[in-house]
Amino acid sequence: MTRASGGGTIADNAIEMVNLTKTFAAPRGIADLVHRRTAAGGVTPVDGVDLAVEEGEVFGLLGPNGAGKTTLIKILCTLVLPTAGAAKVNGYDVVKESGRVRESIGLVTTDERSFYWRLTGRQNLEFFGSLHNFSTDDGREMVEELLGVVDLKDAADVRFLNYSAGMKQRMAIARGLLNDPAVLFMDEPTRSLDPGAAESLRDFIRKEIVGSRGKTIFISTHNLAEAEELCGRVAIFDEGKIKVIGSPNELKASLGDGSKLSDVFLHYTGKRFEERGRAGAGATAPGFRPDRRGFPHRGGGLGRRRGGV
Ligand SMILES: Nc1ncnc2c1ncn2[C@@H]1O[C@H](COP(=O)(O)OP(=O)(O)OP(=O)(O)O)[C@@H](O)[C@H]1O
Repeated sequence: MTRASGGGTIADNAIEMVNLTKTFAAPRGIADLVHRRTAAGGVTPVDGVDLAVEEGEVFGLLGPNGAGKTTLIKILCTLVLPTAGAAKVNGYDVVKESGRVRESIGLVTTDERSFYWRLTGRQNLEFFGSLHNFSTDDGREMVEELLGVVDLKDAADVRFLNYSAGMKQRMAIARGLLNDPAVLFMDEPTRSLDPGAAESLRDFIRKEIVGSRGKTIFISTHNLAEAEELCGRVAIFDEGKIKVIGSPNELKASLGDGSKLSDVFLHYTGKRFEERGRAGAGATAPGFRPDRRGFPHRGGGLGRRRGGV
């Protein structure tokens, strides 16, 4: 277990950050515009973060709402520029070599609106595959493989709009794996799932993505069970800062027998950890029912749904 500390140099790890900082300026009001001055206030959701993640690790960033988890992941995925400090992913600088970084990573978010709802699962993956400049044959081959990996072969020709929350999330994982990335970033991958579907997805990530594929995974989560079940090491992250890093067992043991990860959070942040409210988005969309493992599968009635939206 290591306390977060300042300083250090960037070496060759899967992910490295030194003094990484992002400040969003406060929006300027009329008076600020007239007087040509910056507005008072602003937020710093990433505040001097030093961290190294080794190849093959499943690393978790555990923090509450607004801790800055998404902003940190966006910087590492080159979607947001840092204000200060430096970060490398797969040895590439996120600012100076952003193209190389993007080629070598995958990003899984819960933003299902980024898919095309009228297209089928297969068509969606073929479209996103084409953005990676695959040849048509290579792209199709990769899509078929990934449909198998995420267990959506049976539903590949069903429109995305008819997928359950769990199926949509597995599509997001398939999309994140299209370029066979060395590092997969996952921003709260079970955020919109009910507890059963979230457990199934964690099981799937553990067996298929970590176990079989051996990817380095950087996962942000607001869920204690997720951090415990999936992550080799966890950083407790609050108000833009890493408070402590260690394996879930090390962190709990450091507070004595019977301690839980929520106790660790309280100890290092002075705050009670509030689990995110269950969205209850429904593991199962109309026309689908969960199978033995909790994965939704098509039942009767889908054919009677109106297709167009
Ligand atoms: N583009 C932006 N402009 C201004 N402020 C922003 C921007 N993006 C994020 N923030 C602010 O940064 C803070 C951290 O947000 P962020 O989304 O990174 O946190 P988070 O830990 O992912 O939280 P959540 O779990 O609620 O998504 C919040 O106060 C948010 O309002």
